Amino acid sequence: MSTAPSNKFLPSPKTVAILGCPFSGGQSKFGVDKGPIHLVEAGLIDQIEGLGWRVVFDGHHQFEDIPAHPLAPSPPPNGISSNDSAVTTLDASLAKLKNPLFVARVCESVADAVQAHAESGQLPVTLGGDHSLAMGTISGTLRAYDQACVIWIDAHADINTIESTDSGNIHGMPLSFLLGLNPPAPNPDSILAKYEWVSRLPSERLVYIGLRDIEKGEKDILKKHNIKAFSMHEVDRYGIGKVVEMALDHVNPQRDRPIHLSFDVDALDPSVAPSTGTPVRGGLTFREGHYICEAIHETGLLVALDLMEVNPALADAESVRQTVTVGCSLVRSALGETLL
Ligand SMILES: NC(=[NH2+])NCCC[C@H](N)C(=O)O
Ligand SMILES: [Mn+2]
Ligand SMILES: [Mn+2]
Repeated sequence: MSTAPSNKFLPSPKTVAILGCPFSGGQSKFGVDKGPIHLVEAGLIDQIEGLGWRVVFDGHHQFEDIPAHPLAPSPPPNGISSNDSAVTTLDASLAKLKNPLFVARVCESVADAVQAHAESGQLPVTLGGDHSLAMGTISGTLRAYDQACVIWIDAHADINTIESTDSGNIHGMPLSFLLGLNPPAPNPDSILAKYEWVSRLPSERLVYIGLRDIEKGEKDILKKHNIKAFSMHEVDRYGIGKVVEMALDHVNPQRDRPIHLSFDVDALDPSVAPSTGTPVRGGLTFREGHYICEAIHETGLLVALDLMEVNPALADAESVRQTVTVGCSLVRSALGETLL
C-alpha cells in the first residue's frame, strides 16, 4: 500500500509519532518499562511505514532524573510528617498511593509530548509502560482536540479514586483523575496539587470494552456517573461488531469527534497476550481485539493510540514473543492494515 487511508483530522503526509514510554511506576511489578523497547525492536516502525505512514521516532522517552526502578520513595502526604497525630481522612487516602509524585511528573511530561505531536498534525502512538501513562496521553489529546472521546479497551476499569483504591497502584486510577473524581487539592503542597494539570474528560465521552475484573468501589463509580461500559458479557451477547457500533454511538453519535483509543493488552485473553502484569481469564479473542482496532480505523477519526501493559519480564520467551507480536499487529490494525 502506498498511501495511508483517509483520516478526517490528519494532514498529508499522514504521520505517526512513536512515543516509547519505558515507565513502570504506576504499578509494582518489574519489567513493564521494557515493553516499548521490545515493540520497537520487533520492527513496529517498519511495519507502520509499510502501511504508507511517515513515522517519526526520536528514541524512547527519557525520564532523566526520575528513577524508573526501584520506585522513588513517596513523601508524607500533604506535607504533614508521618508521625503527625492530626492525620485526616484525605491524608490517609493519599498515603495509600504508590509513587504519586513520580507518576504525576512522568505523566505530565508525556502529556506535553503527545500534545506537541498532535498539534503538529501527527498521530501519537504511545507504547507503555503501565496504564497510568494514559493520564498523560489523554490529557495531551484533549489539549489538542477538546472534543475528543476515549475508547478504553481493558479487562479493568482503571477508575479507582484515591479513596476507593485498595492496591494504591496508580495504573488502576488514571480515569478517576481524568474525570475529576478526586477531591481538589486542599493546599499547594498537597499531592493532589501535582495532578491539577490533568485535563477533564466528560464522563459521557468515555466508553469501555472488554471489562471483566472491576472492584466493588469501581462498579459504584461507573453506576453513579452513568459511564457506558461493554463488559465481556455484552461482547458474548451481541458480538464484537455490534458492541463497537454501540460504543461509537455512545461517545461519537455524529461520527465527528476525534477518537483516542487506549488499549490495555490485558483486555485480550491471557492465552493471546500472556505477558502482562494483571492478566484476567475470559478476555477478548485475537480477532475481537483486532476487529476493534480495524473498526476504529475505518471511522477515519482516530487521532491518538495507546498500547499499554506489555511486560516482557513476566513470561517465558515464547509468551513474550507472542505478546509483543500481537501488540504490533493491534497497532497495525488501528493504522489501517486490512485482511483483504
Ligand atoms: N492498568 C491495569 N492493568 N490496571 C489493573 C488495575 C487492577 C486493580 N483494579 C487496581 O486498581 O489495582
Ligand atoms: Mn488492565
Ligand atoms: Mn489498564
